[in-house]
Amino acid sequence: MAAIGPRGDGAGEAAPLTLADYARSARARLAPAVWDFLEGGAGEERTLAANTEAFDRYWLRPSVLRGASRPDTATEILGRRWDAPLAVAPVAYHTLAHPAGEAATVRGTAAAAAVPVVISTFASRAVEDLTGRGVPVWLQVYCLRDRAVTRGLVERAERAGVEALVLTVDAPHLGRRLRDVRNGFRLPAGVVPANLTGGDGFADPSVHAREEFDPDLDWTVLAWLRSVSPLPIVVKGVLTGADAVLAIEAGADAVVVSNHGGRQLDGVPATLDVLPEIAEAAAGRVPLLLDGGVRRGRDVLTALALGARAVLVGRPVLHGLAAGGPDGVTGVLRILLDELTDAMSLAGVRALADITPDLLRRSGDR
Ligand SMILES: Cc1cc2nc3c(=O)[nH]c(=O)nc-3n(C[C@H](O)[C@H](O)[C@H](O)COP(=O)(O)O)c2cc1C
Ligand SMILES: CCCCCCC(=O)C(=O)O
Repeated sequence: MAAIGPRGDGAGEAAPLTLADYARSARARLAPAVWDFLEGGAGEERTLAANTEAFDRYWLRPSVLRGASRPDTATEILGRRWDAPLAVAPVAYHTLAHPAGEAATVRGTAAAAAVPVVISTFASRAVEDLTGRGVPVWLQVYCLRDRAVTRGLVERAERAGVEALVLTVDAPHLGRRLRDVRNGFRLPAGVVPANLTGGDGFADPSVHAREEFDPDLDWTVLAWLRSVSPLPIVVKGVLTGADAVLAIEAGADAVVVSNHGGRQLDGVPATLDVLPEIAEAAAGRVPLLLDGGVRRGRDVLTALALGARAVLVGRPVLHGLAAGGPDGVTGVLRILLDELTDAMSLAGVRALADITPDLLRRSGDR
């Protein structure tokens, strides 16, 4: 097994100006096997690469003389005002990146903007220590074979003040992450799911998921979750218009267009590339969120122009956390916000409602 522990202190680095700077800084600090777990995708990582490449196929078509010097990035989703169309995607085990884990992520997010933090079923800090700290906290739900454990987690989260449930539907088991197989990746001692009771054998996430995840879910799981909790249900992991319709018919309050950051089925398309099909099928009935490959403020603008109401950001938040703890998370989110505001202003967009497909030109299109 590869050694896991801090590598270097990153001293002497220039202040990060982009999310890529944060990624470099995080890589210098993390043990290679931890970096690979956080960064890697499934199979040949074609989908992982496609997620970022898809954004580069779009060009922006600015409108001039629009008086857009102070763009308004605020939005409202599921009855809550968000300072910006951004949220922190659920990522397991933030203590891999920083000892304070999700507590640091929540603190760092709150210092940047009032936007939701979605904590994973496999969060490594207690949910009670994460809520009531200036940002909405949502809980990502993996429906386990033992429904009593899932129910206990949801009820605990609700009592703690979690505001929505994000049901992940693309993971009957974990995808084949070859970097982790080659590294013999195991979670370091002490990195455990803080909100799940009982059991051990957490160390190999892939084996653990095979044992614990319910691999035979169907759309009735939404009715079950609804019977357990009154919280809004967001379905995460939809990649076709047909599945978006099924999610809405099954009672989803919102849908996340996601391929799990390229970590599940390698060879599925980039999320940005399937967004128009899903937006057409959903026809405005529920808000659509998107994640996968968002690395610049203008990527947010692109996703919104193709039908998303907001985006979630996964790995970059962990890069910020590894690079600088809560301050690093604040830094990552502020860069994204600053870049978004800058892009809106330069493109002549005063508010998110002004963003339409006309804002974009796809490479190769006339
Ligand atoms: C290290 C890691 C752990 C993740 N853990 C979870 C998880 O516990 N639950 C989940 O639904 N998605 C999980 N995801 C997927 C993210 O929620 C999200 O879909 C993806 O990271 C978005 O892509 P991005 O990293 O390019 O922003 C994880 C992603 C990474 C990189
Ligand atoms: C049984 C632990 C599983 C953690 C899985 C986290 C995840 O979704 C990922 O993509 O990794």
